[in-house]
Amino acid sequence: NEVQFAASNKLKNTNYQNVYNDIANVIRENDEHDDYIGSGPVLLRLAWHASGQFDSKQEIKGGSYNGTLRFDKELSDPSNAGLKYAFDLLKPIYKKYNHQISHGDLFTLAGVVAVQEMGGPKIPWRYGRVDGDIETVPLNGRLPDANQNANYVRNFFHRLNFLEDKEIVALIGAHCVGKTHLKNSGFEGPWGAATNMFTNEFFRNLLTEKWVLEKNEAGNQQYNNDKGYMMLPTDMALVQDGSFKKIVEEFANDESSFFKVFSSAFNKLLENGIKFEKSSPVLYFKTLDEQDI
Ligand code: HEM
Ligand SMILES: N=C(N)c1ccncc1
Repeated sequence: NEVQFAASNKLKNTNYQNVYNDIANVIRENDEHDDYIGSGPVLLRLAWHASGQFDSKQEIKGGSYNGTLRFDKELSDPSNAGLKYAFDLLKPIYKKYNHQISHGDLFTLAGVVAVQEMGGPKIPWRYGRVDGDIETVPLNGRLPDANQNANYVRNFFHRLNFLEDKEIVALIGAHCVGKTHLKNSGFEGPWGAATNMFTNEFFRNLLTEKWVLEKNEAGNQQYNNDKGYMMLPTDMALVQDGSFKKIVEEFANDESSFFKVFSSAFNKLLENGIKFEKSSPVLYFKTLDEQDI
């Protein structure tokens, strides 16, 4: 009867634009977060981490369906350091809709809002995820390690059923927004250059900046340049591997190509492992600007 409960309590399609707008307003109201980078990047990371622990080979498969990132058991995974702030931003919205939206739908919708409100591509989205209980929480440690090379990155995303290099490169292009924080991940920077605009700049920087591998205060190796930008080892892997590098060059020269691949890959990430009802509509949302709000 859980499915009936979900079906009977689903918002009508039109109301999801209201939820979108509520999340977008939370981003606008919290623009001072992280030295005025704002809350878009951390909400985007929340949606990615709520979905990226998927592993179809495990008994507890993970993915966004059960909304398990709401449990401390998962939120306390060291990979999720810093995401409690993002979850706390969404709690009042969850309360407002009074169980008419699941945590899985809320977390993934927040990622769609973050990308679109930061000027990124439209992301198609479907509702219908149903909150699972604590037994559905996947084991910690399924999110990727930033200290690794191109083969690691490729194998990691193969686990998430991203078999094309284009999808993998596009998804990591989300590092065009936000920054790393030593206390969260043991990586620091960029300093000052972090953005909240979703563009192909990450790919242009990878190709044009001069990167120097240095040990940071946490003892981790990261790439720094003379403008205070930084790249993770897994970011740099995208120009160390021949096939990845060709795609970085394509996306650096053609932002619309990056946007097209990112849109479908991000949708796939948010829906990994979920069988939506045939009837469940694919929704597209207007930005606040498009609604003159
Ligand atoms: C090889 C795969 C990836 C690795 C190893 C990785 C690693 C990291 C690390 C270490 C941080 C810094 C966290 C902190 O210190 O606060 C970070 C931030 C971020 N990641 Fe990734 N990431 C990966 C893929 C992705 C993907 C697929 C997305 C989204 C589609 C994403 C979105 C973000 C965003 C938006 C931030 C900035 C968060 C903020 O500013 O608070 N990342 N990532
Ligand atoms: N390479 C970066 N500047 C980066 C930005 C955001 N998150 C991770 C890395």
